[in-house]
Amino acid sequence: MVMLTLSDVGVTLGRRRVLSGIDAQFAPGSLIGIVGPNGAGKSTLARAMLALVPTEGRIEIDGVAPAALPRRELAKRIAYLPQGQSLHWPLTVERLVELGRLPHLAPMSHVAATDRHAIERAMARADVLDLRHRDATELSGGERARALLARALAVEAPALIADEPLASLDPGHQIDVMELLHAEASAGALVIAVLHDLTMAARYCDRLLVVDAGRIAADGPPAAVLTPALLRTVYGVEASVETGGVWPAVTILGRAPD
Ligand SMILES: Nc1ncnc2c1ncn2[C@@H]1O[C@H](COP(=O)(O)OP(=O)(O)OP(=O)(O)O)[C@@H](O)[C@H]1O
Repeated sequence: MVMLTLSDVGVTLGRRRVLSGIDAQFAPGSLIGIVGPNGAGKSTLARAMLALVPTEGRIEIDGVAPAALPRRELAKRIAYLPQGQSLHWPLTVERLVELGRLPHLAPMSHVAATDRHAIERAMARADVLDLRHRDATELSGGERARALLARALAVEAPALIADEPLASLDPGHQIDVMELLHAEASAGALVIAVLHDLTMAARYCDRLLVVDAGRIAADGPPAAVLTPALLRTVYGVEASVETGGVWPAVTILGRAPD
């Protein structure tokens, strides 16, 4: 179980103020979507929680600053699926997924039966078992995305931060991945996903954090957060939001007039 707390977090990259005044607490057992326009600071927020960018304010994972944890310990606690990762050297999908077990392995040691089990389970859940012997650099965009998700799942960490896990996926695999993330959360994990698809976000997330221009513009259940007024302000679009169904259905109608 992992509890993440951010208090007045700010990030400056180069000369650019990317995030300011971020306050949020993330509890285990929930699927949280981070949404917002391009350049809003969503990936930076994800990276801040993993101590991958210098931050101001306070971030705590179970009361400890992530930057104070040894890298391997942090990697065991929070699995990370980075945005649009490319692969630079040839290796099979199975070997790629095996890399997810690195935080658990002592130096120079080999994968044990528990690691093997985690690798098989992760490949099955991300639907890449039939790709296991393929060179990961030769996969299609969607196949590669699923292989990288399998690597993150193989960590079997109590928390997962996935940055745009639906990018490149066909509609069927998008549903599979959202159901998988939801199942992880239902089983007690803390799952945070950066998403652009508001319908998927509304359908599967317990809570949405809307980031706009480096600040939190809204934070709450999808039905409360995804209003036409917010979508106009944050995204500059006109939208209809049907709230009569099981989940709010967002239809983007067009650009809002200036
Ligand atoms: N290393 C850097 N130096 C300076 N500015 C940066 C750096 N990395 C990111 N930025 C800027 O920070 C802002 C937030 O970037 P970030 O990647 O967090 O946005 P995002 O919300 O994830 O966007 P997208 O939806 O396009 O992926 C952007 O304006 C980006 O140009």
